[in-house]
Amino acid sequence: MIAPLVEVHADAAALATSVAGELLVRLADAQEAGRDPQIVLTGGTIADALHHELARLSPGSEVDWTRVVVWWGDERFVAADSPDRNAGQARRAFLDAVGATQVHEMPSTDDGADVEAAASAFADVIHQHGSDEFEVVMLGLGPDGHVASLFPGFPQLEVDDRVAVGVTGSPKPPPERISLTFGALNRSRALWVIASGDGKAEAVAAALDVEGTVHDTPARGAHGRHETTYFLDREAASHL
Ligand SMILES: O=C(O)[C@H](O)[C@@H](O)[C@H](O)[C@H](O)COP(=O)(O)O
Repeated sequence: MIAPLVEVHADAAALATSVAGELLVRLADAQEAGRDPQIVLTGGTIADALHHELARLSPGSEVDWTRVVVWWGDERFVAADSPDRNAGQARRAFLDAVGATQVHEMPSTDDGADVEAAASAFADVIHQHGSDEFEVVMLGLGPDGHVASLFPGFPQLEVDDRVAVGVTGSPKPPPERISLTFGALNRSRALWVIASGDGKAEAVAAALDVEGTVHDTPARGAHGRHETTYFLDREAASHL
């Protein structure tokens, strides 16, 4: 496994701007090289800031968003129009503005299945439309070290025979979620963990420590094939 890189920015705003700029460069390069890149988005606070920066910076980039395939690493299993949905957040922040057309939302409770059946239906969608490799997977980091909806001590950390799983009893509300597994997330050229604020400092240090387990700090299980980068602000990096 390749050792993670660490990039530290002054504050959350600088972090969001920088990651957005880097993503646009990667997408433009991939398209230039003839690939239709597939990306994985995340939810949460820093992701929202990043998404707004993507909306602001995209018009000045070479990226053709109709040739970008969009997925999520996890989703809150609630009604499709709930403000809690990661997909709704990203659509409002940038996907509609940049004109992304290949957007694969995870199922919602409107689809009528329970969370496990919904995860399994979504796994079929990935098998149909997913490429062998995601260009960039982006993950927020919880103060407990979770990424996507893979929480410390939860059985989903061990699942290696499915690309998507249902989660119940999530310590971060809402309680029901769908998450990609490490097997799916790690099928990425580049995997980026993005964290801001001193509330994440301990989790960042535990994720990058030489000692530790995935059960204590799930982020330790997330790595890209060619690159794993932790994009941090100074506060999130303060325990390194
Ligand atoms: O659906 C979610 O809640 C997430 O995708 C989750 O994994 C998130 O990215 C982290 O919890 C960080 O979120 P914050 O930036 O809000 O702390």
